[in-house]
Amino acid sequence: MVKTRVEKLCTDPEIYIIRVDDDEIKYFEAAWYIPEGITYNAYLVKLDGANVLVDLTKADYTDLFLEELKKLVDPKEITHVILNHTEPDHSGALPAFLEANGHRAQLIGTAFARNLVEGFYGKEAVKNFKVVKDGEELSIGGKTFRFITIPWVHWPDSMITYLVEDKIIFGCDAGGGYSIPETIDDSDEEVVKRYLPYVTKYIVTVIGHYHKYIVQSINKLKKLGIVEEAKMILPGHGLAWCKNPKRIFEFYERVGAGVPEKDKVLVIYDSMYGFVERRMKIVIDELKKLGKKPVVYRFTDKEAPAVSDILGEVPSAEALVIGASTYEAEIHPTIRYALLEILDKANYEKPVLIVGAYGWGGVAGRKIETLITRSKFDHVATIESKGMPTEEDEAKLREAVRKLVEWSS
Ligand SMILES: Cc1cc2nc3c(=O)[nH]c(=O)nc-3n(C[C@H](O)[C@H](O)[C@H](O)COP(=O)(O)O)c2cc1C
Repeated sequence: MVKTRVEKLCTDPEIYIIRVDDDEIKYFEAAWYIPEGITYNAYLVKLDGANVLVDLTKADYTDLFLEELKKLVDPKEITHVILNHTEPDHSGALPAFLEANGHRAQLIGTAFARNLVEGFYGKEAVKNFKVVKDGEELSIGGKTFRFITIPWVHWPDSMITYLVEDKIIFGCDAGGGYSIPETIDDSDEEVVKRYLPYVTKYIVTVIGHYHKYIVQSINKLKKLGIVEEAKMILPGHGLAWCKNPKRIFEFYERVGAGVPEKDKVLVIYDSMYGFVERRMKIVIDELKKLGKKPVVYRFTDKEAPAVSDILGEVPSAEALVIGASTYEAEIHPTIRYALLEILDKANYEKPVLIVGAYGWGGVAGRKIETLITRSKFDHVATIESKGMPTEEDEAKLREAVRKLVEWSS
């Protein structure tokens, strides 16, 4: 059941988180399988003579959200709504909020955000919209709010809001992650450890297509000095970072850059009747002999891993092995889909070994090779052969694994 959690994060200034814990969602953006769920975080900043709402929630949970908001403040007394990013998981409740607010509040966002809000919710919604430029500051309720654009993290409208005097960053998608953490903030290390893999999965599936902009944007924020001095980083999903705020942006930077974990090799394959699998067992055996730690995802007649989980493994892999059978003169459909998503969302400079099996005329290996050579990945070798692997095939596979390992070290 979807629930809300509200907590006061600090008293001076008075900041509340209104977190909607969505455990009913199955596919984020109708694409990414997230049985772990997600939270939508909005923040209320109560100041002298002003009440500022930072982002909202998804349309489905408008009533839950307004109910909690009303316990903190009369919605009519909200003077400003900051829209760091207008994707409807953060802005869906806007029309109902504006009704409850009597259209009194000024909306604040980038020019892109204004355009998107008008497109989603009509002209009425942007009647009182203040467009802010990169670096612009507004004085609200005795505090300075600075707006810094971070285009493509995750949409062209994206910005962060920096509460200057208190050194607090409201990041919206920047700094977010999947799952419904047990705690509101990062004070429990066990919770953080369990949460971080969901951050990687979120980054790759949601912002992965633009991952170079993650690195660029965090560099921009670092140069402004605000990552180093931040006392809190409050994102639109997942944990609020109050204990060690810069940790989350450093983590984002590493995922954006694809920094590998030592010895991790991601192995992905399909196997209908076990012929590709026989080859992959040889590959995995050789990887282990060479001290590598293979992380294996396989599509068989008994299991089908979520592509969203596979995507989450790519940034921290040193190297990849992709195994596929030829299926109707194509790459097997499961690997074809997984591979296309990897190339779109997790396109990193990492070495790849391709392994193929076929019945009468193999094309899967060659087709994967064409896709890999056109991407940022480095093609190490393609070992493709017919039916049951022979001793000669085994020798070639072991040799190719050695080449892959050398490449990545
Ligand atoms: C539905 C289906 C379509 C196939 N299409 C082709 C094909 O177009 N060309 C080919 O050489 N082999 C084809 N094969 C044979 C497989 O590629 C071959 O048996 C391979 O060894 C399968 O490995 P696996 O059992 O690990 O999936 C097809 C097999 C199936 C079941």
